[in-house]
Amino acid sequence: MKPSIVSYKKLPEDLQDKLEQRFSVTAFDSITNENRADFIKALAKAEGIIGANETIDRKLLEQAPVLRAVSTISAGFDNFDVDALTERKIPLMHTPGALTETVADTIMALVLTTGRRILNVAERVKAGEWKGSVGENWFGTDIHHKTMGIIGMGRIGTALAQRAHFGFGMKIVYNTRNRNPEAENRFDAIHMELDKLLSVADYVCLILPLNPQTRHLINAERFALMKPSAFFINAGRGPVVDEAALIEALQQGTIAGAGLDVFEKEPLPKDSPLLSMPNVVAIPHIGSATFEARYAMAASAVDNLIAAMTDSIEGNCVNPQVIR
Ligand SMILES: NC(=O)C1=CN([C@@H]2O[C@H](COP(=O)(O)OP(=O)(O)OC[C@H]3O[C@@H](n4cnc5c(N)ncnc54)[C@H](OP(=O)(O)O)[C@@H]3O)[C@@H](O)[C@H]2O)C=CC1
Ligand SMILES: O=CC(=O)O
Repeated sequence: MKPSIVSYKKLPEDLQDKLEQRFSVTAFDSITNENRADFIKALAKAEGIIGANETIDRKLLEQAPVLRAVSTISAGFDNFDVDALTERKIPLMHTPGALTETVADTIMALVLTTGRRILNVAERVKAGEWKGSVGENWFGTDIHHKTMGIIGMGRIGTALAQRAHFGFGMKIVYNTRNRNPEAENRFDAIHMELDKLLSVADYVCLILPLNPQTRHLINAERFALMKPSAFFINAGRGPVVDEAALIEALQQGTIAGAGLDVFEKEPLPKDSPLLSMPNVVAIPHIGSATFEARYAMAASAVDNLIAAMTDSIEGNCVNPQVIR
């Protein structure tokens, strides 16, 4: 008999077929209030699960007594109780390699759009405000040869540094807990304490995971360290930033603008002050949202699940200590 698995995000047809050849699959396009009870019921006999965007906590995992593999279609895994999985020796698989370059493109787009005010001036053109040669109130800020501060020089941070350094001649400074010799060799990147980085960078780009150490890492005191001419970009996770402090920093002119792919609450509430600020570019968590990257992520997650279910994991495991 084929092992039972539950998929809780719609997969491309060929990948769904690949799973069905090996497993008995209970598939949900997504989890909604209407089908949540069915999802939980299906967990009772699930040996594997694959999906995205759901909080998989200890309580939910208790509904899955025979679970032995979990595969998320994402790089981030802050929505999982990793300790609860590790205690039960269940590997958690993720898809970092499939989206790195695409997310770096997105961050570079946020840098360009905020610095050059692309969205704001395009909206003004549409509103019929372009009536002659443009004056200073249409001007933006240079990107090339400025200083980019990267908080989180991991896979995505490195791909971003490559674009900024070689494409735009930017000076790269970065913060991580451990130094990154590859970044230092390839991009002449300079490792800095976080507070120092915030005080020197023209574009502060945050691409950190969310965990207890990073939650609200960037707060009012830290925004106060930034230059009033500097821009803040976040594509890591919303709660790494104290969003109320960010809003205040933007309202007070403590910083020049922000480009945001992630928020403390997603979708961003309609009444968020961020939505009415001309110097803010807010996009709907689309870091990896291209046809190519989303397919590659789904394909990687399917392969990851098969590897975990067949005791043949070679990489992409968040808690490798559980591998037999
Ligand atoms: N917006 C989007 O669509 C996407 C967002 N993401 C987010 O981006 C995150 C990063 O992805 P990726 O680059 O692949 O991950 P990596 O694990 O490759 O990189 C994470 C980096 O963060 C650093 N880091 C971790 N904790 C701290 C800390 N407390 N202080 C300073 N630096 C720290 C790590 O270095 P060190 O350990 O030395 O500190 C490492 O350089 C994901 O976890 C996810 O949350 C990912 C994909 C898409
Ligand atoms: O935010 C997206 C991810 O893959 O992580």
